[in-house]
Parts: sequence; structure tokens; C-alpha cells
Amino acid sequence: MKTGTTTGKALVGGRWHTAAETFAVTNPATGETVAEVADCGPDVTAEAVDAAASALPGWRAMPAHERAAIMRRAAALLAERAPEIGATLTAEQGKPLGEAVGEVVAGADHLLWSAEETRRVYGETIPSTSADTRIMVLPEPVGVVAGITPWNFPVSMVTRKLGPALAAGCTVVLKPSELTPMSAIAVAACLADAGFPPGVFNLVTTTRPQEFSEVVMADPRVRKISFTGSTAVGKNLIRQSADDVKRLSVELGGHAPVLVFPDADVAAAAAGVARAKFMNAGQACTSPNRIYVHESVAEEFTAELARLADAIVVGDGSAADVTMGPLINERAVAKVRRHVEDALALGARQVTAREPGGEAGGGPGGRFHPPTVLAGVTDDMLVCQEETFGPLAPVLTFGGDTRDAEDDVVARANTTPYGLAAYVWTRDLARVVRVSEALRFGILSINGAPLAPPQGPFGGVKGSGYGREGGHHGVEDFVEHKYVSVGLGR
Ligand SMILES: NC(=O)c1ccc[n+]([C@@H]2O[C@H](COP(=O)([O-])OP(=O)(O)OC[C@H]3O[C@@H](n4cnc5c(N)ncnc54)[C@H](O)[C@@H]3O)[C@@H](O)[C@H]2O)c1
Repeated sequence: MKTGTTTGKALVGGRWHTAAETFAVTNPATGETVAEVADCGPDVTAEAVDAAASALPGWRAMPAHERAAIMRRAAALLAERAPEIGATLTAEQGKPLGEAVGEVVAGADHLLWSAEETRRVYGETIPSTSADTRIMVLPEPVGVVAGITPWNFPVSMVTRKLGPALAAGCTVVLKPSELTPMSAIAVAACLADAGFPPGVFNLVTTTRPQEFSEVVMADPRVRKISFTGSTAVGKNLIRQSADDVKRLSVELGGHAPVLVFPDADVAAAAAGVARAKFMNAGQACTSPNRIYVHESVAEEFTAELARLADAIVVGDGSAADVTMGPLINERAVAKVRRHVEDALALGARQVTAREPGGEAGGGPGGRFHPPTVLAGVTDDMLVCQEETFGPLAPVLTFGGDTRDAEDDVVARANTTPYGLAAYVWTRDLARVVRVSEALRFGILSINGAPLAPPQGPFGGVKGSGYGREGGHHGVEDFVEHKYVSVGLGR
């Protein structure tokens, strides 16, 4: 692969591509244009699929330890370049620099873990019913994969798809969000410089996602679509994939509950919820959306959460003291305001000091919203029905100390069409087991333990989608098991 300048270009068949048209990428904190990026048409997507299909036989046949070595080099480059790539990420997405650099380092970790998994994609032999036959199961890569990623984690969403797909021996055509293409381009440059053969990884930048999906859906050589994004787009892709019976992984929206039981370490719970909620200004699929706190500790918990929220410094993520950046655009701010207004009108109470939406009009570009905690929230409010995707923490309460009371709050937590993440705070180990079994979510964090390490199978159930990213389960999503029955001819 030849390395070229990374500024705003697509990467197809190992070469950096410009396009006749470009699109501007905007810094959400300042409204300034950060970059002009190639706006690729369907011809470039088709070329990228050709390149990925041509590269597939060589990549899947390459010994696993050699593929692993190239992936490890890419991971090392990503980690080495984390400060610069983090700055790019902050400039186009808005999150504070520390969070952005952390995301890049996590992306490198994910690639590294996948590199190790490359050597552990094993087949099987199965006992046969006859002495004259043998049964083998051969693990094979699904083939060419098309990846589509969102803007909220523009590096780690890319590496979480790339790592397992490449580890399984697949080749990839990836389309990053048009809001944050520069981070993906920076990841692509690490792969290019690490020595991936041309066409193994291709990046198509475009403002016309439908055209991209039309090309990849229509091409029978593309055997899998791996999508992370909104539920509406995911459902469309599920329908479109039926024609060619393509495999699909869909990581969609979430509506995460938090359960804080009376025996929890309340200060630790408030700190953990503040971290999970206000990270990335609440723009995470795993962001706590309904915080159910036992009434005996609700006052203490809510006061502490509000104190932590009020201590957050909102501003341009590139400034050293800023701990929460802007939202991605004005529409995102308007949605948070709508949820706040609805909740207040239905009887909720604002606990944080800053006026909700107060900075929205005044901040540069109108994209800022202060971290806001609401108490007295009830399940019927909009904030408990829709994904807010912003820095709004709604606190609800529950009572009782019986098993029935526990079952009731779990049932409330489960009352959502989504099923991605859930959080539990309790020191009662038997309760941990009971509640973990009863919660209908794909990933659970108990007492603040991390949700998305590279070795864990990350993904949802119900309306949050299907498929897993991370660990050997993630690689498994890109593997087909071929049954081979061998007659020995005796
Ligand atoms: N479950 C998870 O792991 C996870 C992780 C991050 C984000 N998300 C979800 O993503 C959403 C936010 O991301 P977003 O606003 O970027 O989502 P989005 O669905 O608008 O966009 C995601 C990607 O899909 C592309 N896209 C848009 N329309 C398309 C179409 N018709 N055909 C093909 N591709 C299309 C976009 O260009 C982008 O690359 C939230 O709902 C969030 O919960 C889920």
C-alpha cells in the first residue's frame, strides 16, 4: 500500500483518491471548517468493492501469524499517533482532547486484541458415525465486508469493525460518517503505513450514504454488512439485505437503565453514573437514559450527581480545562431541550444549577448544552421513551426492599424496545446474579466495571440490534463454518 497525504481523501486499492466534488467538515465547537473531503460517487464505491474482492484470496490465504504481524504494526502506529489523531477527532467531533486521545488508544488496543485473535480462528474435527469417514469443520472468512460507522466514536467504531473482520481474513470497504471522516482517514493512514496489501482495507468518504449502500447491497461479492448507527437506518439496511441474503450485524440505538439499590456505595454510584452519562456529552449508545434510584438513597445520590454535573467545564474540547464539549449539531441540542421541557412540564424538577439549554443560544455555533440532572422523573416522560443522545440525566425512584420490589424495578428497566447496555449498583452478590439474569440487555456493567473492553462481546438484543464486536465472539461474526465430510475410500 502506498502512503499519500491523508487530508480528505478516500483510500481505494491502496491509493489515495480525490474526487471532483468535496464536502466540508465542521468543528462543532467553533463552526469553522476543519477540512474539505472527497465526496465520492457510486463509481468509487464500486471500485473499492472490486479492490476488496481482488485482495480477498491473497489476504485469506496469508498465514495467520503474518496477518497478525501487519495488524500489530497498525495498532502500534495508531497508539504512537494518538496525540495527533486525538486532536483531529476533537476538531471534527467536539469531545475533550483527553477523551479523544483515550478513544484512539482504545482503538489501538482493539486492533491489537484482534491481531492476537487472528491466530486463534480454529476449525474442528467431529467424531463420525463410521470408521471410513471423517468430519471436519473449516472456519472461513465470510468474504468482502462493507462497514458503515457513526460519528459519535469516529475512531473506535472503525477499529471495532476492522479488527475482527481483518482477523477473520475478510477484506473491507468502510464508509465513515460524513460528519467525522478525518478520524477514519487517520486510521486508514495507519493501516496503509503498516503494510496492508492494497485493497484489503478501503475507505470511501461520501455525503451520499444511500448511494454507497445501494452499490454494496447490489454486489453479490459483498457478503456482509456491519453497521453501527441509528435504528431507522439499521432497519432499512435489514430490509435491503434480504434481496441478496447478506449477513448483517447491526449495532443500533439504546436506552440504558441504571439501577441503584439501597446497599450500593452511593458516592461511587453517583461518580460512575456521572462518568457514563456525561462522557462524550451523553452522545453514546450506552449512555444512561433512565436512572432508577432506591428512595432511601435518592436524595443523597441526586445531590452528588448534580454536584458532579455542575463541576463539569463545558466548552471547546481542545482547551485544556474543558471536560465536556459541544453536541454534534443544533438538532441534537434541540432534542435535549425538548426532553427537558417535556419532563419539567410533566412535574420533574431541575437539580443542577445551570439553566437547561442556557448555553445553547449563547455558545459558538449554538451547539452547547449544560450537563443537566432532573429529579422526580416518571416512566411516561419523553426522556424515558426516546434516546436523548445528550447530557441529560433523569432520576426516577423505586421503593420497597422485597424480592417483588426488585422484580418490579427490573421490569421497569426492561420496558423499552431497546436492549444494549444496563448498569447496576449493589453490594449484594446474590442480587447481582438475579438481576444480571433478569435484565434483557446485551451488556451489563455492575458497580462501574467497564462495558466495552476489546476482549468482551459488545452488542445488543431486541431493538438495539444483533451481532457482537470484541473478543473471539467479534471475530466469529465474520467467520463461516464449512462442514466437510471426508470418505477415506477404504
Ligand atoms: N449499538 C452501538 O454499538 C452504537 C454505537 C454508537 C452509536 N450507535 C447509535 O448510532 C446513532 C447515532 O449515530 P448517527 O447519528 O451517526 O446514526 P446514522 O444512522 O444517522 O448514521 C450512521 C451511519 O449510517 C450512514 N447512513 C445514513 N443513512 C444511510 C442510509 N440510508 N444507508 C446507508 N447508510 C446510511 C451515515 O452516513 C453514517 O455513516 C444513535 O442512535 C446511537 O445509539 C449505536
